[in-house]
Amino acid sequence: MDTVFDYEDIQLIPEKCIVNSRSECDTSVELGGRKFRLPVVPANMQTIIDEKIAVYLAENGYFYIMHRFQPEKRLSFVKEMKERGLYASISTGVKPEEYAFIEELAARNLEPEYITIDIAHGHSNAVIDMIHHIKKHLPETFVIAGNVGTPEAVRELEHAGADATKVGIGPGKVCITKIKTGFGTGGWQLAALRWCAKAASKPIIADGGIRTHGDIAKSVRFGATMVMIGSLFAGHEESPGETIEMDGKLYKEYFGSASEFQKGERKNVEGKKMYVEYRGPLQDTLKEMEEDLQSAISYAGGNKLADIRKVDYVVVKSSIFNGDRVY
Ligand SMILES: NC(=O)C1=CN([C@@H]2O[C@H](COP(=O)(O)OP(=O)(O)OC[C@H]3O[C@@H](n4cnc5c(N)ncnc54)[C@H](OP(=O)(O)O)[C@@H]3O)[C@@H](O)[C@H]2O)C=CC1
Ligand SMILES: Nc1nc2c(ncn2[C@@H]2O[C@H](COP(=O)(O)O)[C@@H](O)[C@H]2O)c(=O)[nH]1
Repeated sequence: MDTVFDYEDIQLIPEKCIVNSRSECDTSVELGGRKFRLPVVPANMQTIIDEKIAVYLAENGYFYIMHRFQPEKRLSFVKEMKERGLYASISTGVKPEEYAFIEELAARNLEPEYITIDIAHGHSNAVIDMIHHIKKHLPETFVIAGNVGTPEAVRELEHAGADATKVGIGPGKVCITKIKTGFGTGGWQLAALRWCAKAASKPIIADGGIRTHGDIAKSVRFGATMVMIGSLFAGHEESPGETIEMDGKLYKEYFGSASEFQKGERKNVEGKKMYVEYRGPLQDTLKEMEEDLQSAISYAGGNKLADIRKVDYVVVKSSIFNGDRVY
């Protein structure tokens, strides 16, 4: 294992600018045969995305992954997206009933364009078997498998047929896996991403630990095709989490998918709940992310996302904020 570092330990080094305006920089990315406006996907969590947000994102050229925590709604969700002429992107687990669900989708000729296998410890035969099952019954579906944190896991899931792998065990804002188990990529997610990306032959989605828009550019630099984000998307007007008022300020609820609030019981809890500051409409954040990423591309001396991959970097060991708050 090389030197480890995380997002705040790194600064990317600027190259000579080749554009006259940041608006010339193209932030779009291709995944699974579709082009998306940003290399960013809101986390497939119940306080982050719902059907309405999924429709908004699909209609406006963004990637989305619907969560799997209301399993009874998934079939009609796929049907409705298809009726609207939109792509369908859903999540599944690995329990026996999920096998039947995949077969039902196939029997009804409702093949989602994207399925994400969403479990905590994705380097497992349970995920490999599910990849095989989806590929057998829904051969055209683009399969994202995770989560993992090692090159061995990336290679094994790719070999099993995954079209992309999701990297990140424990870096999430509402994650307590690192504390409760001692395992994961929490605290060195960016280095883990680099380690995994070197082994990957297919796209990688970096998942968890993004705290600033600059972290998106850093993820791209270290090999991510797409970046999954929870906490930065939790505070919007449209976010499904409950809105509360405290001392005259608005906050939105954000809880982990392995928290007792999601599970309804305190068993194998690896997530917590928090409240994030209310931050207005989702579209404003998406616009700001696009502008910030356009700016990042210009600092990379390029005019497209892939140009960020070429820049050099330095390890600054947590000093970039100089004690300042981020926002
Ligand atoms: N990215 C991350 O760092 C993490 C994300 N999560 C999120 O929480 C949600 C719930 O995850 P998860 O508990 O996996 O989903 P499920 O509760 O659906 O569990 C999936 C299956 O995997 C088994 N399982 C879960 N964890 C392990 C493990 N460590 N070793 C062996 N088997 C295991 C479960 O059995 P059993 O429960 O009986 O063990 C179950 O059969 C997901 O959305 C996931 O993304 C959770 C933790 C970490
Ligand atoms: N260990 C846990 N990780 C979780 C849980 N619920 C979600 N997640 C992961 O976090 C990211 C989002 O991270 P953020 O830093 O952007 O907020 C999400 O995509 C999952 O991979 C959980 O209960 N425990």
